[in-house]
Amino acid sequence: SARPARAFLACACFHTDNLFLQRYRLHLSYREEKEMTKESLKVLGDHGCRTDEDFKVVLKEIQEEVQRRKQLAHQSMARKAIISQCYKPKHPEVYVLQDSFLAPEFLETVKYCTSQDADLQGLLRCIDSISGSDKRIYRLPVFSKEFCRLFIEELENFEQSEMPKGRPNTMNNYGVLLNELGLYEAFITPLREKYLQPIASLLYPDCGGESLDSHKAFVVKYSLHEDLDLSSHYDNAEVTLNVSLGKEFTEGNLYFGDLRQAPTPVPKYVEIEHVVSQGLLHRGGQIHGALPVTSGERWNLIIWMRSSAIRNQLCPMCNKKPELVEAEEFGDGFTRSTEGDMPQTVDLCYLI
Ligand SMILES: O=C(O)CCC(=O)C(=O)O
Ligand SMILES: [Fe+2]
Repeated sequence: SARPARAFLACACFHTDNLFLQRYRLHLSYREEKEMTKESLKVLGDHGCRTDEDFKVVLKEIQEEVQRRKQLAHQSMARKAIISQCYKPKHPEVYVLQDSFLAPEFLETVKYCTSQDADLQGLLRCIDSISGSDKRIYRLPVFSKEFCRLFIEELENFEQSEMPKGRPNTMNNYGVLLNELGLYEAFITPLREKYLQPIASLLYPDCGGESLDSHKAFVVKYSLHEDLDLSSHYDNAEVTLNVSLGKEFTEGNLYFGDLRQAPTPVPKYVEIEHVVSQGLLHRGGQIHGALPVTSGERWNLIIWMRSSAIRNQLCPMCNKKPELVEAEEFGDGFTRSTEGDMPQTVDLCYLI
């Protein structure tokens, strides 16, 4: 079966924290048994939510989002089952990762990273450090242009089909959940294990790069009549890969600010352009967002990579010791630590 060998879990905060409110484009916490916190009320007020009527609408939206999240895992598994039985892929070959999909430079970089005396300095000669060294954001060729074209065609074929579709995440309304399409087993998992992990090990050893053991992967899509942009956020990931797949579009640049654990009063953002077929690697905790596209369609593959060794100690979403709850498949990448599993202490990157 496709079940991971190890049981992955989620943190209970998924039902209470980081609830994204589309209307005001901000994240709130909400615990049913309690009133909204003073802090939430203030933030809402600052965003123009003031009257009783405004608050009623917010409360309703939040309660709906909590309900959606409670049913999410179950509904996602139901969609996946239907899709695997009924969906007819246009390009079945893109479901099984092959070296020919990957850019030759990417294969070279991975080869270097898996060689005996690979080190960070050597790797930095292969990839672009695009933001100055402090942000640790890197650009590298990932796929061939031809693969990007076929992959988007496949996703469009799915989009135009009658199949049930989920939303990529809380903040993106358009795109495809790659798990539901059956793309984890023979594509995303080997891509993470064989290719991305060796690179991340050298770039982010202090942030779980050496122990990435699960992921959540999806494609986001922006266009003038769908989502235009993406609000500032951090990912539920230790390390993220974001690959531009196409098609033709203008603007829609990404911007990156501080680490979530170390916000400065006036964050300095760096803006980064997309280059089709190339990817960006960044730490999930680095606050970022996307500017509006002004024409065309932008499709990006996002792989949120997770390290159970890191997140078992501190959930990146609620910033507390995770309250572990059962989950489907990779869940949110937590595990019940067993003794002798990992060293007792693992450096967390915000401590450094
Ligand atoms: O729009 C993008 O390319 C970035 C998406 C993103 O940051 C995310 O889904 O976490
Ligand atoms: Fe993100």
